[in-house]
Amino acid sequence: MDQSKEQRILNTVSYNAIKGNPESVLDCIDKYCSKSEWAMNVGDEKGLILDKIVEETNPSVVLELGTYCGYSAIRIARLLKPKARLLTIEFNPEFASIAKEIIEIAGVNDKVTILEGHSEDIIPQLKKKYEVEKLDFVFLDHWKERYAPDTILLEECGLLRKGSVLLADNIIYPGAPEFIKYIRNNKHFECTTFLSHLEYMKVEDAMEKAVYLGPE
Ligand SMILES: CCCNc1ncnc2c1ncn2[C@@H]1O[C@H](/C=C/CNC(=O)c2cc(-c3ccc(F)cc3)cc(O)c2O)[C@@H](O)[C@H]1O
Ligand SMILES: [Mg+2]
Repeated sequence: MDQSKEQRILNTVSYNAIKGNPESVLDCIDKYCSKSEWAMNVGDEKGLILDKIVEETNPSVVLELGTYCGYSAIRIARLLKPKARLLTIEFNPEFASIAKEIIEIAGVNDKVTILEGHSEDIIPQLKKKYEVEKLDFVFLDHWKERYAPDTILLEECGLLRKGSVLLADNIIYPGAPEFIKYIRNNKHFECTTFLSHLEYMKVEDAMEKAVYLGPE
């Protein structure tokens, strides 16, 4: 059976990237996905916005929803301080195993834990099973219609604190209208929109940053 696109991305990283060098892995994926096969990584343009917000936040505990091939997990993990950690949730077993290998090649596996399963099942386990107290930073890049329900679930599970930062990809294309409606009219969040472009394309896209202001 011929290989999947994600397997081909792993092949090109394994063959061309410098082991232990996260920038080299990111460049390798960006080159492949802009020249050979488009894939839904956050990419190098929106990636720079992600970098800036991660650096400003300087988080100790990060949650990512939707690992895919691990591109944004590597992007985030490479900026984390020594004891900081990233938990990333992925329910497709093939993507989870490919992401694990790519994250290992990048050399950031000591900071990253891939939690295999559905976000709505794993989020309620984060406190007890994964010893999370509060999340400092959450990157939403999974199914767009799940952004809003999973944000509500994070609040309900007491995982957000005053100043917790949510960053959501694709709020223009493919779009996350329910999430935008929920978050922008919500007095518990302070929102900012970062205009950019869809990864590897000239199409407009944006990311939404939402800072949690606390339960009161
Ligand atoms: C019950 C489902 C919700 N819970 C979930 N729990 C855990 N993992 C989940 C997940 N949903 C989805 N995932 C995983 O996240 C990833 C899904 C991401 C969805 N992303 C997109 O659809 C997307 C799509 C585009 C896109 C843009 C233009 C276009 F023409 C076609 C696609 C661009 C992007 O940047 C995107 O992020 C996969 O790895 C999937 O297995
Ligand atoms: Mg995306």
